[in-house]
Amino acid sequence: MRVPRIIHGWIHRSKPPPNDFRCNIVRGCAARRGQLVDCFLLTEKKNKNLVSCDGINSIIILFKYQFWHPKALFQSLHWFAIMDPHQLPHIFIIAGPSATGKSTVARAIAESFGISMVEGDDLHPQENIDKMSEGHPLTDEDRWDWLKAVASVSVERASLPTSPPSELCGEHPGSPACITTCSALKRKYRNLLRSQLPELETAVLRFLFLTASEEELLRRIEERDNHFMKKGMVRSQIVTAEVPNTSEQDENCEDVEKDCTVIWTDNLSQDEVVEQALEIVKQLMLSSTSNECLDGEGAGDEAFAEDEN
Ligand SMILES: Nc1ncnc2c1ncn2[C@@H]1O[C@H](COP(=O)(O)OP(=O)(O)OP(=O)(O)O)[C@@H](O)[C@H]1O
Ligand SMILES: O=C(O)[C@H](O)[C@@H](O)[C@H](O)[C@H](O)CO
Repeated sequence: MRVPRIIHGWIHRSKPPPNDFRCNIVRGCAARRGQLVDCFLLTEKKNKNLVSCDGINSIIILFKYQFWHPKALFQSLHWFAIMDPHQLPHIFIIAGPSATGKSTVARAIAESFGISMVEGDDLHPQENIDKMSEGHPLTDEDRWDWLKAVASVSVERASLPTSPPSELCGEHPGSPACITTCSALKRKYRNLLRSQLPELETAVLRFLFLTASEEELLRRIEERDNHFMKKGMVRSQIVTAEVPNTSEQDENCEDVEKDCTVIWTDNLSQDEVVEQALEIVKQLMLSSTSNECLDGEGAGDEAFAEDEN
């Protein structure tokens, strides 16, 4: 399934609508910048399906078109085709420094949930692999095109149908999804991935960032055979890594990355990490709409008022 992009008239409102606000809306859910959000199709006020907005914490108005406008109708039909949260594509990026267990975890998730896996290392150009094999850390410049390739292949794979077990999707057919390994060490790399996924307006993106101490990574790399990444690279991986800030206390700080979950793997066995990761992915795939409203460009309250009239 290729997901249609939603386009017209995004208006964003970060505060709850007034309690007495009533309009003609159809409630659904969608993804906006990789996060699942409640959304509403605003239609003409005259229509009989008036719904109260009481209790709604956030609102995204999809269209300023009147509902009968053929273009709007056509688009809204598309839109409703993907409104079911179980149908939104999910992209899970397993991130973190070398030897934190990304491939191990991703393989287990892909297998358990019947979703496709993208091995980020396979997308490095040969020069990057050669460079790392010779013990030289990559630079930002070396990573840029690789990150773009990771994004584009992930989107493509996330469009493929999946056959997850019924516990994951109940009677629903299950979201198309993809699990990708990609170090995404720095915040700006994660931002690049976020921004490189235009389809994320209609997909859910999550990072699962694995990390461990330098000693533990050295130990794992020493035990691992046949890998281009050798011990000498661990230091630079640790120094480069910017572990995402996911603290709830810092919720309103600019640097918080709400779409990330961090797992410190030092004191966890491989199986325990896999178990935690499976649970996180399962919860995300099962979660329905979140009432979180994202900051965005949008006209805000005034535009809302304009629609109200
Ligand atoms: N939690 C863990 N405890 C102990 N060993 C682990 C753990 N997770 C993974 N390993 C082992 O560490 C090694 C590295 O794991 P893996 O290849 O999955 O990491 P990676 O992050 O994908 O590495 P790279 O990015 O370098 O390809 C493997 O030998 C794996 O069996
Ligand atoms: O950004 C990077 O420095 C690289 O992606 C590395 O992290 C390796 O590709 C990976 O970890 C394999 O060992």
